[in-house]
Amino acid sequence: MADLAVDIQNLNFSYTEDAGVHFAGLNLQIPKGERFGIFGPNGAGKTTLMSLMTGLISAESGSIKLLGQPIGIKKDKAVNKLFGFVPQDFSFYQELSPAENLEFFGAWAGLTKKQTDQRTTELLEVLGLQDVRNQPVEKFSGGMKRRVNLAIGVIHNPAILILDEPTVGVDVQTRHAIIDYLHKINDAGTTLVYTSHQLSEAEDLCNEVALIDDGQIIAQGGLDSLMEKYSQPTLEGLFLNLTGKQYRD
Ligand SMILES: Nc1ncnc2c1ncn2[C@@H]1O[C@H](COP(=O)(O)OP(=O)(O)OP(=O)(O)O)[C@@H](O)[C@H]1O
Repeated sequence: MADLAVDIQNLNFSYTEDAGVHFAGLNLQIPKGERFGIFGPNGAGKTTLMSLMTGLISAESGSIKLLGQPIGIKKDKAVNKLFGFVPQDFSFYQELSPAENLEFFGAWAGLTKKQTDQRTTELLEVLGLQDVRNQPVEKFSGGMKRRVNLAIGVIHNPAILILDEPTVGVDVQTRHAIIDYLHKINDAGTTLVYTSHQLSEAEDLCNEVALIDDGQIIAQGGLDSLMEKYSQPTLEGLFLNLTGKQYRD
């Protein structure tokens, strides 16, 4: 369906037969324009699901489509231009400056030099990195590095942005700036697929959520309607109610 940003049908995946997360016949549909949160305890399979969605790893069977196009591992596939990915681990060259990193990743995403320069100026301005645009990233604070990581994920103005814990380890100012920026690009049409352990932050960002545990979706729906359904005033309460209180690591 053209109105789905993400369409996962009957997905089967496991790392090995007896270790790691198993997805058995997983289905997940995310409509275009959503701010969609994927939540679950440590080891639930959130990062694995994002790696499958972005073609970093391949499913054993089933299908994953982004805006109607099957995801694949080939670098030149048109579907790869439809999404941006902001991974949990920093994905840039530490010894390069933000401008140099964006130049590299802009070219990698297929932008012309002029397009990359324009996007670099816009993004460094909006993410508060203009003053350090030519300094090596390795000297930056954690918050600045997170903002560089985000700028790289959106350099090509993707229709879908997939973010794996984009605010881990940042201060309140950077958290606020990142969430604010994500709202802005969502207002302009970008679908967001996001995961975080910061559930209060997720409440500020997401309008629809899926809770996953042990490779299975155990609840999915609008944030407000799920909280009402399970009589929980917060996402944290909902999370504990559905996944229990025992440690998972
Ligand atoms: N490359 C791998 N090989 C084998 N097992 C793996 C691999 N990567 C992850 N796993 C295992 O698969 C399970 C799911 O991991 P994943 O990182 O997807 O969980 P997560 O929900 O993102 O967890 P967290 O909240 O801790 O980031 C875990 O048990 C993890 O140890």
